[in-house]
Amino acid sequence: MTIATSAQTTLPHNQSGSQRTQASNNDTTSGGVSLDNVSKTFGRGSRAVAALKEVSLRISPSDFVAVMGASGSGKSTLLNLISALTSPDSGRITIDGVDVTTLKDPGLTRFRRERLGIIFQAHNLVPALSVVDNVMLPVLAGGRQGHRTVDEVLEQVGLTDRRDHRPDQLSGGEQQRVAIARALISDPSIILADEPTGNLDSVTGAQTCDLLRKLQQEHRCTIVVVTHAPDVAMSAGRVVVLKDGRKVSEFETAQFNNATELAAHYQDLLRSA
Ligand SMILES: Nc1ncnc2c1ncn2[C@@H]1O[C@H](COP(=O)(O)OP(=O)(O)OP(=O)(O)O)[C@@H](O)[C@H]1O
Repeated sequence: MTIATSAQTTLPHNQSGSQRTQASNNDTTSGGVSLDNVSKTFGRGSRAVAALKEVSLRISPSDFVAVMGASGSGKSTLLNLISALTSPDSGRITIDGVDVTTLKDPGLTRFRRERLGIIFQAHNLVPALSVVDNVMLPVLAGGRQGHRTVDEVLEQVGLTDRRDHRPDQLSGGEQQRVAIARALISDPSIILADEPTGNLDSVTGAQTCDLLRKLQQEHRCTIVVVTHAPDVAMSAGRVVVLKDGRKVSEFETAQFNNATELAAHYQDLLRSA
C-alpha cells in the first residue's frame, strides 16, 4: 500500500464550511487539534534547546485560540508542529481526527494543503504574481478540487478591486489580507497564523482580527494564532500561555472587559509561573 493510498483511506472526509457550521463545538473525537505530551528539542549535546516540553492541549473544532509567551518560549515551534511542518520528538498530535505524527509524504503534504490554512507573518507572497495568482497558488500546486472560488475569498477579505495588482503595489495590510485569502482558498478547517498583525498598524491589525473572528463565526474554522499582542489575544476565546517551552496556563478571554485587563492577567501569570 502506498503512503498516498494510506492517507486517502485514513483521512476522514473533510467538511465544507457550511457543514462545519452544524458541527458540534463539543466534538472532541473527530475534529480540532489535540496535542498529547508533545516535546521538541533542537540540536544535540551542549547545544540542545528544549523548545517544547510535554505540552498537552485540546482545541475543539471552531475554537479560536491565541498562544502567548515571551520570546523563545516555544510559540512558533508549537505552531509549526500543529502545521505539520516539523515533527515532535515524542508525543502525539491529532488534527481533524488524523494523527499527523504518523503521516508521511506525499500524504502529509496533501493533508496540509487540504486541511490547513497557514498565514505567516512575512506573508510569503510571490512578488512577480498578481493577487489572484498568489491566492490560487495552493490550488495550482495540487490542492484539492473542491476549493472555494478566488472571487469568493477576495470578496471576503475586501480585495476584489486589487485582484490584478502585484504585492509591491499593495499596503502591508492588503498583503496580509492576500495571505489570508490564500489560506482560505482550500476551504481549510484549521487556520494557523504566526503574529498575523505583527507588521501592521493598530487600525489594520484590528481589521485583521475582525476578519479572523468573522471566519471563525461564519465558517466555523478552528483558528490558532501566535501573538504577543493582548488585543489580538482578546479576539480569541481562549489563551494558552507558554513559558520556557511549557504550557503554564490556559484562560478564557470572556472574563476580561478589555485587552488591558487581559494583559495584566497574563503578566501576573508569567510572574508566578
Ligand atoms: N531550528 C531551530 N534550531 C535551534 N533552535 C531553535 C530552532 N527553532 C527554535 N529554536 C529555539 O527554540 C526555542 C523556542 O523557539 P520559538 O521560535 O518556538 O520561540 P517563540 O516563542 O516563537 O519566540 P519569538 O516570540 O521570539 O518568535 C528558542 O530558544 C529558539 O532559539
